[in-house]
Amino acid sequence: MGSSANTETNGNAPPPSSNQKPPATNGVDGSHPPPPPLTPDQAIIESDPSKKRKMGMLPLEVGTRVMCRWRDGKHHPVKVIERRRIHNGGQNDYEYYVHYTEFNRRLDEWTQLDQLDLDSVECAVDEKVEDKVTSLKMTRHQKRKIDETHIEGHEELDAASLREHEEFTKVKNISTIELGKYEIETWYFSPFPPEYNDCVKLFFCEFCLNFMKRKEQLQRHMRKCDLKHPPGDEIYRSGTLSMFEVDGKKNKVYAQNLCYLAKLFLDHKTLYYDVDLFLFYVLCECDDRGCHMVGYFSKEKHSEEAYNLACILTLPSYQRKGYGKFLIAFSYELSKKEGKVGTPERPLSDLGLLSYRGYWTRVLLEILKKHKGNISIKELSDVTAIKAEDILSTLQSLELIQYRKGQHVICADPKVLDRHLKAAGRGGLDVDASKLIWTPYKDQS
Ligand SMILES: CC(=O)SCCNC(=O)CCNC(=O)[C@H](O)C(C)(C)COP(=O)(O)OP(=O)(O)OC[C@H]1O[C@@H](n2cnc3c(N)ncnc32)[C@H](O)[C@@H]1OP(=O)(O)O
Repeated sequence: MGSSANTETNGNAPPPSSNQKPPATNGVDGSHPPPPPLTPDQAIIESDPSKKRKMGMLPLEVGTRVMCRWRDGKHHPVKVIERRRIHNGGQNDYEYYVHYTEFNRRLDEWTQLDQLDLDSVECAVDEKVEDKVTSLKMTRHQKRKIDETHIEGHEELDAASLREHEEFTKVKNISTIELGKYEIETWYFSPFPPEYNDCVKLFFCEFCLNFMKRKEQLQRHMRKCDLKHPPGDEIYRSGTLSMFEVDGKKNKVYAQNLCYLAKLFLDHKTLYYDVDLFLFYVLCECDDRGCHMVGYFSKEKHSEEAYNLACILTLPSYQRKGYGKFLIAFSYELSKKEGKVGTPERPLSDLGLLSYRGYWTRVLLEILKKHKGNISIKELSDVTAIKAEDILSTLQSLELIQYRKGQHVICADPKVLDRHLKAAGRGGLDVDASKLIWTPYKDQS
């Protein structure tokens, strides 16, 4: 991604480029100056009507749907989300920020013209904001009354504000971060303070999560930063894994930094600055250099809706190693200690849903496999702290609930259970509940 290119935000035709030729003037004798010789490219355009037609489409409008060559070498349908002039390029030399309509938004990216198949251009119409409002209403029905993240109140936004919000978040601002020993490509927009608007890469202190624009700043900071683990109580330790509980009220800056960082990998979340109402459970791999963050989840101090987890993230460098299921299992261990059932806050992301479905399936089917005799959803919920609705939806999706003699019964044929368990993937890292030293949050104010 070239940082020198300018991003157009209004979708209007671009201003003339600086290297555009001045308008032709007549010679002093009134005669027209001889036309400049054709460049090879122009010569082809003249003789190739299809290319001429294609050049006439350029620059492509925001909203255009076209096929685009992806990293797998194949063409996939995309929608142009944004475009920007290429520095020192010609009048039609643009890069296009595209959304692959078959894929998640995290794969949105800047592409060059030669990746786009202009023969496949479909239209140049942008969606109506009203349509967006409708679709948001369908998927973002949940209201939050408080801070941290999420899509609170979008339903109440008028069309103009909604458009402004979508305009603002549609293109990823930071493309990579450095955190500890990893350089990580980001997935989504995150609302860093305006002074970071011109940054493509940010450098995070892996301990206090302060972020900087330049590597040298980070190096200077690392010489001074005396934190070696998240600023909270270590409530769990097993082997090299430790979990820290950070109170958003007591460690506001850390919690805000964590939210900025997390938003880079969480879509459909709005970040606010008041993190007081949340606890953050930060999972670390520890060695003699310190405790290195692997992932975290946040939890409301008081949830009327029985949410036991607000946001969950495993940093990309640690994903698919079982940490996600560990974090989920941990959130249920906390619920068990509280004597409550819990559920994650909605909406779940695609990866969130996969992880939860995998976790619920494994936990429930392991119990059903071992259990002799009848067991009800309520009993399953009491043992696992999983909310009854989540148990029901999981078992229904596995077609393990049948309606017999006027009531719903769980049908647990051992062979079917084994098949589902196999399909549910690996179990993830185990939480050893005996190593959890924790008391539920009590308001001290
Ligand atoms: C309430 C909410 O916060 S919803 C938002 C959830 N968070 C996000 O979407 C943020 C970005 N994503 C993430 O941080 C991670 O993908 C998480 C937290 C969802 C999962 O973390 P991970 O550490 O990768 O989870 P874990 O290794 O335990 O795998 C969980 C299961 O989810 C599924 N899964 C996770 N990632 C993928 C993937 N990229 N492709 C396919 N399946 C996947 C698999 O079934 C996997 O189990 P398996 O590896 O045994 O097959």
